[in-house]
Amino acid sequence: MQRAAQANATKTSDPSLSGQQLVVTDLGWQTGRKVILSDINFHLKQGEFVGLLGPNGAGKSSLLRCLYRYHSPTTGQVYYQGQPLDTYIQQAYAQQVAVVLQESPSFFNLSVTDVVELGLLPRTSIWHRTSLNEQQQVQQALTQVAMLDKAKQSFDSLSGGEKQRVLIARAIVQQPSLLIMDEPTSHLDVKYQIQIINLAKSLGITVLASFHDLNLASAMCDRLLVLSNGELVADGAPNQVLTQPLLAKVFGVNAQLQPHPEHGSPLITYHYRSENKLESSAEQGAAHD
Ligand SMILES: Nc1ncnc2c1ncn2[C@@H]1O[C@H](COP(=O)(O)OP(=O)(O)OP(=O)(O)O)[C@@H](O)[C@H]1O
Repeated sequence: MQRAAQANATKTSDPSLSGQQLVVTDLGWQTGRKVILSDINFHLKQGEFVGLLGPNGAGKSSLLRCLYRYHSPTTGQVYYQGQPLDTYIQQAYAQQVAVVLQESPSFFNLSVTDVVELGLLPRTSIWHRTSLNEQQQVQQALTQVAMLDKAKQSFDSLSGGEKQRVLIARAIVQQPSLLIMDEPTSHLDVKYQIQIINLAKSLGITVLASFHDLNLASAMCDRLLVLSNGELVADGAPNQVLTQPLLAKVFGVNAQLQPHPEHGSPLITYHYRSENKLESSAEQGAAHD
């Protein structure tokens, strides 16, 4: 990995890390005295599409922030392409990793095109004049997210879902090898939820995305990670992870699961009037463990 070499740091020699794009070992993060994440261990292989699940406050955004270097882990280490994250030069890491966040920043009247062009920055500089080829890349990305017709509109005037799609176009233009998305579908209607996730999958790069919609994650992800109270409690294929006991214990819901008729991963049907059955369902699950 040439750009990583530019970071002027020694790669780890641990053989268990070789071949993994991202490796997280014993990661913990705390703010003040409050421990938010502890003992997190997992890895991402090249090209995997991995969903990060967990109830509100479980620590999903905090973990993603550690991975895109907004937070420094308090304990443990993150390796990207075998090299500790904290040894990367910021720009070298930005060339590799694109981030799409749940809350859209204000771009102070920049047009949609201007915002997508910001995706070129990690590979160029602010003084750089956009070439014809780059303009075509921007147009292509806007076409992929069905936003070309709003290319000249001010970004701040877009709807929440439109903004999200433009930010994904910016990430496409960045040409990352890892895409981190924090609730990328939270503002999207159901058609665009499916389209945007399919689009992210079609890029062929590694994606780690947090979700609240468990059925969407089940349908679209190769692997799921589940956080609960800042700890990783499950890591595996959707049909290994999404079980009645886990849904009861981690998410506090009573649900039935069956293979989805189209893709075969679990289809979850929630029980809306059965809070009183929750405990017995969790107990049942424990009995099956
Ligand atoms: N900078 C901070 N200072 C204090 N507490 C924080 C900070 N950042 C996160 N937390 C706390 O850490 C916990 C996890 O927050 P985080 O946003 O990571 O959860 P989440 O799983 O992404 O939640 P949600 O699904 O609601 O977005 C929460 O209790 C939150 O209040």
